[in-house]
Amino acid sequence: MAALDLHIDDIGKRFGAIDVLRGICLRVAAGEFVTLLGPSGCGKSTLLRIIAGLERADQGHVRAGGRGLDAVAPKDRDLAFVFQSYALYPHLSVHDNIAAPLVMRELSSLERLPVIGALLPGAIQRKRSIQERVRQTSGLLKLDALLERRPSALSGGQRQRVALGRAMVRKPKIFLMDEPLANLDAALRIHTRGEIARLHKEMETTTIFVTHDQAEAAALSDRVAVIFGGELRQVAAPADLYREPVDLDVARFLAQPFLNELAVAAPIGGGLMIGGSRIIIRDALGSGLAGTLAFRPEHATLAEKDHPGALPVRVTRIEHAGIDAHVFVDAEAGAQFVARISAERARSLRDGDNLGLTIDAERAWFFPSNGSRQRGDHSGTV
Ligand SMILES: Nc1ncnc2c1ncn2[C@@H]1O[C@H](COP(=O)(O)OP(=O)(O)OP(=O)(O)O)[C@@H](O)[C@H]1O
Repeated sequence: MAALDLHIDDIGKRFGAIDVLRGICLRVAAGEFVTLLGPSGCGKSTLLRIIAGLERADQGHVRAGGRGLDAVAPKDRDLAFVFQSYALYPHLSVHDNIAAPLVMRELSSLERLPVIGALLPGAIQRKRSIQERVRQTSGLLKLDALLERRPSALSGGQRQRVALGRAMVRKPKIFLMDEPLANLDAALRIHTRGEIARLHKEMETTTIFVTHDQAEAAALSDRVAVIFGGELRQVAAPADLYREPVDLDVARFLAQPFLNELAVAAPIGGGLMIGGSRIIIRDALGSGLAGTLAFRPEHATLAEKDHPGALPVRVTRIEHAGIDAHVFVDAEAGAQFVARISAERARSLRDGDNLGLTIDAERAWFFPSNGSRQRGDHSGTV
């Protein structure tokens, strides 16, 4: 299926006095899977609704495959929208729910009638082709065994698959999905996200997916577009976003589930002094600014108390999480950190243990207080 690219140019939107979206520019390649990620209320759904034509932008343009969409009605945009609420027809079977968009588009109101419709020339052929498309779609979504059921007799995951089927059956050029997994329990969410990934691989339809769940975004996307307060802060592949968040908001939002942060004064002589230890973070070199040192729990290590250069800390809590454990520690001057270590290693630790914390300086970031961090090569040790 030919996919379309999507260009979003300088989109702005106000609701009353609130700037909900400001200067959003995003280019999505044909067949790409891009996720809009951000906290509740940041404007993700509004942007998706503008792309769909369900909301009007105050400024900017949307183009798909080179065609300007600003004046095109939603039904003529050749895109399909999947919502968080499945919005299925409760009185129709799974089969008829999936068929509904084709029936509406391809049959006249007379042709839709059960008895007379069957007698009209051309209608039989078109009905057969609709049946075939429903069969293909339900096969792809593994819904064949459920075609006669009503939505009330389906699980949440099955309902969402029917909603996906209804969106897919028209073979849209672009998929828009607004938190389609939000109503599912944790296990089903992971299973259904696998289904979405598989379908995207098979169909290669350009997809814009909205979520506030960063694990979901990372699992599904070619690229993730992070939105905060109506501004697009960063667009990057999941692995790059994890490695190089552009600012503290993005780093915090992507931390799972914790980010270590420490307010620090302006670096002196290429090093940050934390407690009695000097930490050289290349990010901080030459910035001459106060800011925040941030690092992930997996980039902290717990060593012996008198390990050279380590920050003295005391264990306050240990949380086991399967193969790993999060160890919470207090340092001097009220600073608190979390280290992620193997569950095996954590078994030998106890609350109150005195240890030394070391930080992988190559993986730590320094965010100056006045804005985004400056990129540079990380180097140095604690
Ligand atoms: N029709 C509307 N009228 C007034 N304000 C609105 C309208 N639609 C959305 N908003 C406001 O715009 C902001 C962005 O809403 P939007 O639904 O786009 O956020 P979101 O990032 O999708 O949030 P969530 O994850 O909670 O769905 C919110 O402050 C919301 O209250």
